[in-house]
Amino acid sequence: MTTDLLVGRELLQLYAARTGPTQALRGVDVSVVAGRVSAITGPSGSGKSTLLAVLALRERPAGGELRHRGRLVSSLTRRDLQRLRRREIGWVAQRPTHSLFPQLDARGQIAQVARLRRVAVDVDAALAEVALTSRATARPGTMSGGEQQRLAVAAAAVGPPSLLIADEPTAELDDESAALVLRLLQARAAAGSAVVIATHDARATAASDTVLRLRHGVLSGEHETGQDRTVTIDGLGRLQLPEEALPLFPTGRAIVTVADNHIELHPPRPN
Ligand SMILES: Nc1ncnc2c1ncn2[C@@H]1O[C@H](COP(=O)(O)OP(=O)(O)OP(=O)(O)O)[C@@H](O)[C@H]1O
Repeated sequence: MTTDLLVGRELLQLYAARTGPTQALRGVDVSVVAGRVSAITGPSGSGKSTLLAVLALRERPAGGELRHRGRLVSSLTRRDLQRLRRREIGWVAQRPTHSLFPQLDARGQIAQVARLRRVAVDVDAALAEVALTSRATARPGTMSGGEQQRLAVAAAAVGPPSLLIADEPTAELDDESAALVLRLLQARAAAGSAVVIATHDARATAASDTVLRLRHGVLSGEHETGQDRTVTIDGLGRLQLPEEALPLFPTGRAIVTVADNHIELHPPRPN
């Protein structure tokens, strides 16, 4: 069974800019569901980080309505919000160091989050899950970008929190590390967390249950991964493949076989 943890209606967000206000979100309807990994994709500047910050209760939307477990977020006190963020929401910032304690080593990061969330944690297992056993005593400042990112995800996932939000969690990672992080996110969703990520990474969308597309602050589509969906064929016969299909065609070329009532697309055979 799925449950809506967060429901946003007509969400707006504005930022002041020198040229006037920027509308980062322009009426977004969204539901965040426990037990699922939801990916938000879209071009740079489309509002992904803004939407994540609103869903993580780190920014108040300028308009619209957001409910957390049915309660209006605008009615929550600062103290309620702080408590929710600390106890229930795991947050991985686009720059992972922004969600890490600079003075604590990797082991200390995990232990500190467990203290804040009032849960017991097996620190060694949490570090092993993201292949950081050998970096247990390293501080973020001495880690590579990929190590910081894995540590930030592991720390945010302690609990597990009811809501786990990660901005580009695989951006710095090679295939092996990305697979570890994506497995961890899927495992937390299977354990009941609502997981939301913003991503440009086809590896991450392929590992998600739902993909939401943002364009200029507007949600332009939602689909379940691994399911049939309708795409548009333009007047020249061109169609846009779903993002998660793109890694199948790394050369940008495809063999098309036209059958009786369908077509098949295959990557060209290597020479
Ligand atoms: N703090 C801010 N002050 C002013 N403008 C902002 C601020 N944060 C975001 N914006 C603007 O809001 C819009 C949405 O930005 P946002 O960072 O949410 O996009 P994004 O899809 O996450 O982009 P990227 O993929 O590059 O991270 C952009 O036009 C951006 O310039």
